[in-house]
Order: sequence, then C-alpha cells, then structure tokens
Amino acid sequence: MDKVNANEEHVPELLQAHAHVWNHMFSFIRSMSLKCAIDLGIPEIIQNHGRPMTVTELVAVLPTLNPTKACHIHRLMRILVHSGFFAYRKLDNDAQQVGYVLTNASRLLLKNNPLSVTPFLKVVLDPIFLKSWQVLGIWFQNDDSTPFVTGNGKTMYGYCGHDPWVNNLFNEAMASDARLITSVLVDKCKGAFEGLESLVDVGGGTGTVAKAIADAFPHLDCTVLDLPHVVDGLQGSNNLKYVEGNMFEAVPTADAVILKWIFHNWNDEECVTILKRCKAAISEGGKVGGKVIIVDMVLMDEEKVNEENSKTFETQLFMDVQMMALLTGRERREEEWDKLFCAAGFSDYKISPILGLRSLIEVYP
Ligand SMILES: C[S@@+](CC[C@H](N)C(=O)[O-])C[C@H]1O[C@@H](n2cnc3c(N)ncnc32)[C@H](O)[C@@H]1O
Ligand SMILES: O=c1cc(-c2ccc(O)cc2)oc2c(O)c(O)ccc12
Repeated sequence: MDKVNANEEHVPELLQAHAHVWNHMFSFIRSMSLKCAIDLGIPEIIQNHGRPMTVTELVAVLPTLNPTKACHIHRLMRILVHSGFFAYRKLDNDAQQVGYVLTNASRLLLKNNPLSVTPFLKVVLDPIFLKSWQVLGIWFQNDDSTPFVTGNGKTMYGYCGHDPWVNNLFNEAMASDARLITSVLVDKCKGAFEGLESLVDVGGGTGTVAKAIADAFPHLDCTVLDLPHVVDGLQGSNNLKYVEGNMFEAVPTADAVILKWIFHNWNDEECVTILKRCKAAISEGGKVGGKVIIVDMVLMDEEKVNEENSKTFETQLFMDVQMMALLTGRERREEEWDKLFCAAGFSDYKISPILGLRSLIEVYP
C-alpha cells in the first residue's frame, strides 16, 4: 500500500478536505433527524406547550417513547437546534435553564399549518422514493428509463396508480405545495388570469390550484385534467370540473391552460408533445389571446452564482437530480425553456420570477 504523505505544510488542507468529505457523507443525517422529529410529533408537542420546553418536559409527554431511550432525545434535539429547526430559550421562571422553542422553519412543519411542508418531506424521505437513490449507480449502467424504475419496477406515476397509499402520499405532498403557491398566484399574479373565460389545469392533481383560481375568479370556467387514479371520485363545483385523461394525447379546449410542476417531470421530447397538445387546446376555440401559463423553475446560470444565492442554486440542483432519480425530467435554464417553446411552435414568452425558487412563465402562440 502507498504510504500516505501528510507533510506538514499540507496538513491543514488535508484536514479541511477530510472534514468536507465527512460533512457530505453524513449529510443524510440532517434530513433523517428531521423526519424522526416529525414521526415523533415533536414540533406539535413544543407548539402545544406554549412556552420553552425543557428536555425533561419533552420526554415526559412524548406519547410513544420507550423510557429506555429518553436519555437520547437531547442528542436528536441538539442536531436539530444546530440545523435551525429548534432554538434554545431561557425559561421565564428559571433563567439558569433553557427550553426548546420552534423556529420559522419548524413552524412550516406543523401538520395543522395549511402551508405545511411535512407531506413533501414524507414523500421525499419515504423508502419507496429513496430506493431510487440507492440504485442510482446501477441505473447509470443499465437501460431503465429512471432510477425509480430500477428500484421499484414501475414508473413513478405507474406506481402511484397501483398503490393507493403512495398515490395519496404523493397527491397530499403536491396539494401542500399548491396551497403555498396559490396564495401568491391569485394575489400577486392576478393579471395573468384577467380576461380569461376558461382555463384547464393540466396535470392539476387533486385540484388545489384550480379550486383557488375558480374561487378567486367566479366567472372563469376551470377544468382539472389528470390521470384516472388521481381525479377518480373528486367532486367539482359551480365553475370547477374534473376530467380524466392523458395530456400526451389531448387537452380540453380552453382560453388558457396552466401547468404547475409538470414540465420538470419530463424530458425535452415529452415536453414538446405536451406543449403541442396545449397549443392545440388554446387554438381550437379560434379565439386570439390564448396562452399557456407555466409554474416551474428557471435554473440559475452557474456564472451568476455567488455567496448570497449559492444555497438557492444548490436547492435548484437538488430538485434537478431528484427529477433525474424519480422521473425523466430536469430543471431548465431560460435558453432551454426557449428551445422547447420554439420547438412546439410558440412565438413569445414572458418570465416573472415571483414565486421563490420558481417562476411564472406565460407562453404565447
Ligand atoms: C408533479 S405533479 C403536479 C400536480 C399539480 N400540478 C401541482 O403542482 O400541485 C404532476 C401531476 O401530473 C399528473 N400526470 C402525470 N402524467 C399525466 C398524464 N399523462 N396526463 C395527465 N396528468 C398526468 C400526475 O398525476 C400529477 O398529478
Ligand atoms: O420528490 C419530489 C420532491 C419535490 C420537492 C421537494 C422539496 C421541495 O421544497 C419542493 C418540491 O418535488 C417533486 C415534484 O415536483 C415532482 O413532480 C415529483 C417529485 C418531487
């Protein structure tokens, strides 16, 4: 074996590189500790306590905790305090003692928060979805379309169609994200819907986005198009209906179509097919002024990444490889979106980066 040469002037760099590798190797512990706290119901328990909660108080009320494990809870909490999910506060009646309080991040994990991210976290960290990551290296060497197929023997949407529990988990995750986006969409992006008489939400899931738009614009006829196992049994209302179908085959006619988080699921060829079906849908009525409204990411240019936006860029890259692991999709830079729109026969588009990591893209025939 080669003798490792750590001569003195290289020792600091070597140790820094070593720490870098270790930090990455253990990165899964961040997300898994968070999942554990959610599984144990810790955010709700601290919220219900109403004041800083000591570790003794916490272990005393954790309903399913095995008493022999109580001594380990402070270790789980310590790493979650370090990651910013909980914070220490001095107790009002005893300044020598500290208790845990929620932070803005853990408030977003509370199950009764309408904007809760917990359903998404449960999907991302569910063993069925994580299997794709275990087999990523194998997928790079085989002919399967996605790592999800290598791990589970079916496409992700095929799996949702055959397993109602996974279908529900996934749809609930999508609905939770849709609640967050719609609050911004119907408030800050009102102009995008003004003057429209009909709208189809293509791949609209269980209808969270369409319901909010239908309520905000009572004269707009809204249709949710999705796969049979998603819309089966869902009830519409006055100006909202559900239609089962396949967006690769046909999209119902309307003044405009909206697609939130659809294109990042699919490869370029598949996206062009969906866009062509959308173009046909908004042109069939013969009305001018139709458009396609897209809510999706526009990936930052690597050259524009700096210290300030580096975390946002990393999150976009995480999402890009998540799409590679689960589906045939990807996140796209503006030039890549432009190419898709041209290939599908559209003439113009406008990007409004008003939705955090994602943008509103209006595309015109
Ligand atoms: C990532 S989810 C987005 C759901 C919703 N638009 C949202 O953002 O909350 C993608 C949706 O596309 C639907 N979908 C997948 N393949 C489809 C197809 N061939 N035709 C119609 N919908 C499809 C899925 O069932 C799922 O509801
Ligand atoms: O598995 C995912 C995960 C996401 C996701 C993760 C974290 C966030 O803050 C937001 C979204 O999004 C997905 C998605 O849009 C999809 O179509 C399939 C899978 C996932």
